[in-house]
Amino acid sequence: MSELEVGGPVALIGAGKMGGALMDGWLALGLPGSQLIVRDPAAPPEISRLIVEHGISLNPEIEALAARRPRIVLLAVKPQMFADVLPSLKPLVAPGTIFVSIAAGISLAGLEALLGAEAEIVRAMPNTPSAVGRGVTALIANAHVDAAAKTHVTALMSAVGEAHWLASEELMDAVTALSGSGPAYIFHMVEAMAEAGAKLGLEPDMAMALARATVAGAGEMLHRSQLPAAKLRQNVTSPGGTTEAALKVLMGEEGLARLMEAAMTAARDRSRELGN
Ligand SMILES: NC(=O)C1=CN([C@@H]2O[C@H](COP(=O)(O)OP(=O)(O)OC[C@H]3O[C@@H](n4cnc5c(N)ncnc54)[C@H](O)[C@@H]3O)[C@@H](O)[C@H]2O)C=CC1
Ligand SMILES: O=C(O)[C@@H]1CCC=N1
Repeated sequence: MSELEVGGPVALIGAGKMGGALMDGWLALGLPGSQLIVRDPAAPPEISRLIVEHGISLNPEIEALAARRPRIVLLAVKPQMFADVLPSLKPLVAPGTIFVSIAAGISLAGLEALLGAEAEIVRAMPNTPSAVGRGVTALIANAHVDAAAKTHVTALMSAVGEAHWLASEELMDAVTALSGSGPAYIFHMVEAMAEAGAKLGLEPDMAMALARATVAGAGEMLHRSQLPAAKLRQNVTSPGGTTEAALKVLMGEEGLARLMEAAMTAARDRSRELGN
């Protein structure tokens, strides 16, 4: 990825778990450290190491940052901090600077209220697999974001995975519940499978190794194959065999689909609350 494709420097405000995952992904894909500027008073150690390694400008004064004319300012602090942090970033508001917020819940109108109605703003919902170039991000823009700006934001986010523009902002809460939080559901499934394996008599370390490799392998098949998930599932399920016995439990009335709907509804509702 070169400066040209993104249109100018990228400023990252908050380099924690998600901001750091994005930064990691961009650097791995060739964004030069000279094109990144980070503001974070307490970045985690592994991110601080990357900042030093790549000679990334850290915590410049706001005036110095404004003078660099960042093309994209990516807002990656906790949603609860937006009201404190965003007003201090107002000096960065300028034609041609796009603010990209990845905060769960905070609406375009809420962001405009904090940055000014003239600000060019995109709401994005990425996920942490962006760190390994396998993220997925949903996007929605306010009225000031033109086609060239959308192209640059798409380039930045699709550098670390897939990027999809949404038809309506309302969908962002559902996206947050599905793909934003989703990696955690899968990691928890690994924990649950390993725990169950240990209860069935496997050494805990062996159970975890098998669970991790199984989920990673299944994920890779989903990535590489054009087949629907249902077909991949059917290919494992021998009639009258072991998988069928397990799926009778998982796909029963009180099974995973119902549990997932309840879990994702809770995430969707929390996303709505965070915006209030
Ligand atoms: N963790 C995830 O999987 C995802 C998180 N998000 C969103 O990303 C945002 C950040 O979440 P996480 O990375 O999980 O949180 P985090 O707590 O890991 O990162 C937040 C970072 O902001 C920094 N920070 C605090 N005050 C600051 C300030 N005044 N200026 C600049 N930086 C400051 C903190 O030091 C920390 O490194 C949230 O808005 C969340 O909704 C979105 C998608 C996925
Ligand atoms: O848990 C959260 O609120 C953030 C948003 C999506 C994933 N992590």
